[in-house]
Amino acid sequence: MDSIVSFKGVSKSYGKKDALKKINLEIPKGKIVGLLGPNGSGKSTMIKLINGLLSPDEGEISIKGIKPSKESKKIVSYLPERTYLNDWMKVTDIIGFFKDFYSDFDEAKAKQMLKDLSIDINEKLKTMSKGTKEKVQLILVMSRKADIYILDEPIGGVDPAARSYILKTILNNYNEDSTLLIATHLISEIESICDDIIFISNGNIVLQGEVDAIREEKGKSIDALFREEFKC
Ligand SMILES: Nc1ncnc2c1ncn2[C@@H]1O[C@H](COP(=O)(O)OP(=O)(O)OP(=O)(O)O)[C@@H](O)[C@H]1O
Repeated sequence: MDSIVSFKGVSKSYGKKDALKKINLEIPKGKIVGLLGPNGSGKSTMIKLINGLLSPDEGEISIKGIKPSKESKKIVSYLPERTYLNDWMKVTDIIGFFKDFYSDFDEAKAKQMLKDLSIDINEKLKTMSKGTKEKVQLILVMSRKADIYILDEPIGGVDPAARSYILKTILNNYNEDSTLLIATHLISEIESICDDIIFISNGNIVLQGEVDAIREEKGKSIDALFREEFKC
């Protein structure tokens, strides 16, 4: 397997809380990968480590052979769980910001997608609904030509109709050579678009593999398997 992200013996704690416990993981290149786990299982911690927002206590992480750094940010397009954009900014200001910041940003593509969704680029984020703000951010993130897109809960705050549009947007803008890592607990919604899944529980990887192979082996959907694995 050709991998794009590699975790070797990675641990991360917050004080006494062990969020990740000696994780070994290879994320395959050119695939849509679901990072699935219940609340507090360690998904965001993994993603922040890949993005260099946190450092591991032990172990090593590499992205296309390089450590998380300024250099790796050039090849990773990241949608964080919470917005980092200033509310007073208009969409057009944010487009300018992305253009200055990322040489791989495709302005025309972003504007077209915004138009398709009837989002006015002269509107300030402040006056938009939560779901519209999420759509704007996702469009910006998907308008970069990155090696890997990392989306932390991209459909958490939007209604089911918007969710299917968002998933369609993701699929339409995803190029076959790049990798997409989507962290979510809304499994039934994303199961159909994933090639591979990673189940994380309590800081450990408990299952990883191809969706079709897992479905066949276990005789059930990923959603059913998740519900069984993580029964409260
Ligand atoms: N800044 C922090 N300080 C202390 N504990 C933290 C901090 N961030 C995360 N944790 C703890 O680490 C564990 C993993 O959290 P993480 O946010 O990675 O989980 P998650 O799978 O992304 O959860 P969710 O689906 O709820 O976003 C949890 O027990 C959480 O309470």
